[in-house]
Amino acid sequence: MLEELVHPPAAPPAEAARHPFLVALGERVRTLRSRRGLTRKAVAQAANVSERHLANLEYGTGNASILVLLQVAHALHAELSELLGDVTTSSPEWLMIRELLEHRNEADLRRARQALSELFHAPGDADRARTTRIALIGLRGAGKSSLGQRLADDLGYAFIELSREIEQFAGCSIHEIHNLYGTNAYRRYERRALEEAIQIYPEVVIATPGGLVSDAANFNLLLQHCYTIWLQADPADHMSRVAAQGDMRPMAASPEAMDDLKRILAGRAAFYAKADLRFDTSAYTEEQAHRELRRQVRQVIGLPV
Ligand SMILES: Nc1ncnc2c1ncn2[C@@H]1O[C@H](COP(=O)(O)OP(=O)(O)O)[C@@H](O)[C@H]1O
Ligand SMILES: O=C(O)C1=C[C@@H](OP(=O)(O)O)[C@@H](O)[C@H](O)C1
Ligand SMILES: [Mg+2]
Repeated sequence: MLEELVHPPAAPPAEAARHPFLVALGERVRTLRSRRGLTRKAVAQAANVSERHLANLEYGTGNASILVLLQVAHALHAELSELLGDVTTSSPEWLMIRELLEHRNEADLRRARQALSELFHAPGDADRARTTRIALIGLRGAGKSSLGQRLADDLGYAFIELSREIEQFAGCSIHEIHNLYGTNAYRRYERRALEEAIQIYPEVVIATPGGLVSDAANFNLLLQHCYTIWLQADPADHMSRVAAQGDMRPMAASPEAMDDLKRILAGRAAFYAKADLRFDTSAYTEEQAHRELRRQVRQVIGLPV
């Protein structure tokens, strides 16, 4: 058994035939197998694959199916993510942190995230301005731009439309950033614009782009430095408000538009829900929404209402 662990039987094939990802995957399988002290034969049996198949996988020559990988992962008592090289499985510390967090409920995970956030991001600094830096999040038509501007005017704070700042950095429209440079570049511009707004303004209302929550790093940054408010609305209100602005692009161009809108909302709701405050604009007229939002925000900041 030891002999087999130390001297693998099959010779590696020519480099040219091997894809770097498959080579790295094979190395992770071999490393895991050694760590567990298992022979190739034992793993092959437990995974219900031939030893040859497993050897090919370990040397990066075989392109195993996802279900075979799943079987091999189970045979190694590992997660599929560990085989695939997920960064959170890449070191002992990562693996132990994962173990500590595994099977926790959302409330405990939230506490863990906040504790880590404080640990790594100069807590005093992040907290001091946090309630006077107000960020509005939510889907298009929620009222981020309109209610945000009115709130900023009332408080005497700066108002930042983050999408406009992103466009300034990039020197072109949001649409062009996506088309010309791609989503990763867009996220980098978004991060830069957010970092700068946070750095410059201790007192500000920020209307954020509706999709910001889909980037975990940018959303973390927002939650750390801003008092976040999820402006909610019924799907029908989102739709009619956007349509009334004459901008049908993202949601209303097809008959399935309402389904799409509901799907986007459902996909993002769990993230929007991390906001410090939820505010349902559909319960009010725009004027009432402004007054009620103003009242609640003033209460949080400690200003007279
Ligand atoms: N109760 C309400 N709360 C907020 N906005 C409302 C309300 N009723 C109507 N509106 C209108 O809905 C639109 C919201 O759009 P906007 O502020 O641009 O949203 P977002 O910036 O979140 O995409 C505005 O034109 C606003 O006048
Ligand atoms: O919800 C979205 O995916 C988007 C919302 C838009 O921002 P607003 O929500 O500020 O309109 C804009 O960033 C882009 O079209 C994508
Ligand atoms: Mg807007």
